[in-house]
Amino acid sequence: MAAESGDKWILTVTAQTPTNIAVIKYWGKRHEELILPINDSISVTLDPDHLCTTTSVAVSPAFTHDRMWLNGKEVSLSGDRFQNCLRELRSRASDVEDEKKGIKISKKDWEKLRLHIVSFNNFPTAAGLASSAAGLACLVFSLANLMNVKEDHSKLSAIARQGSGSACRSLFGGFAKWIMGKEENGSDSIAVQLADEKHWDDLVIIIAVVSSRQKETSSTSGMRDTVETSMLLQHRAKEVVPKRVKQMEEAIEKRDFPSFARLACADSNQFHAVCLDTLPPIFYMNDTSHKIISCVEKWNRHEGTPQVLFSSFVFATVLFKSII
Ligand SMILES: Nc1ncnc2c1ncn2[C@@H]1O[C@H](COP(=O)(O)OP(=O)(O)OP(=O)(O)O)[C@@H](O)[C@H]1O
Ligand SMILES: C[C@@](O)(CCOP(=O)(O)OP(=O)(O)O)CC(=O)O
Repeated sequence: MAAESGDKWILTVTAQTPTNIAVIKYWGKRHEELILPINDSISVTLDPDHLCTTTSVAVSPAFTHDRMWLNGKEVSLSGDRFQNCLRELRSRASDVEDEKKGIKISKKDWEKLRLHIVSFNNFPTAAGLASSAAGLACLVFSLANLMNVKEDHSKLSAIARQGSGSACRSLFGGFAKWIMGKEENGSDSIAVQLADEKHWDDLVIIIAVVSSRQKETSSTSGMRDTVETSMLLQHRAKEVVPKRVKQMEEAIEKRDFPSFARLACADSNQFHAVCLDTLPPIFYMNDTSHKIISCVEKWNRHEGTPQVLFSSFVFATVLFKSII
């Protein structure tokens, strides 16, 4: 068997991963199972003490099945998304040796050894606050550490992407870009870091949760409907986003808040416009979201230049302000 120290040993790794807020949004896939997007996207990763996931993963010869507990309740790991991530990680696992505990696991043992996963989100799950982004990034990161997967963060991002698209960006702190890629197998659809967390550390982020209701349309099914029915989406993906991504990269590099704000607000509005252009239309904003957006617009008009920006997604509107 795997270890040389009998059947009693257990090896664990714990990791923490924050969620990320897209300022150029991912909406629409060109491949459902591999989770390949129709446009590049850019996000800001929150500090770990904000919305984050903590995941502990364990391996032991005593385990008979792969099992997972999410927020204290056992959940099924049988879904394609979890299975794809586990398969990708197992195929890249390496030898692991813990001399103190007398544990030795060889590369080929990982196919047979079963895993236990315990994960907690410190914010509502499946409520439109991107729990899948933090959750799947943390799952892939902690398992990659446990299994001694010798890949850089971008390669790991291609695995996290297969768990949930937006998760690939959460493997990086600061600002991250998910490059849509061109390859059919998705090998070049990866996230890269644009700037680290210190680059723009006077950026303040406020998350206004405008509803605690479970959302009616999941991002996965919502974007599928948009791809099938919206004509505006093609215009967005082909004509609008490529230019906007370049401008956003420049704004981030120069810490140019007015440009950053104009681009993020315009992109948030266009995301909601394609949702409305979907059949049946998807409504992710409510009256409170609309009021927050009007306040931000009035404030910025009064100041003459953008002081605050909003980026609205599902049931939350995120405000950014530069404090210099
Ligand atoms: N900590 C976690 N570990 C592993 N998987 C998780 C974790 N948290 C959430 N998930 C997975 O993500 C699913 C929720 O994703 P979903 O896209 O529906 O909601 P969301 O990410 O909170 O919202 P949105 O994507 O609309 O912002 C959960 O049902 C679960 O499968
Ligand atoms: C509006 C978004 O937050 C949508 C996120 O969608 P998901 O990444 O949750 O969708 P799947 O890939 O189907 O899991 C925009 C974004 O984060 O870029």
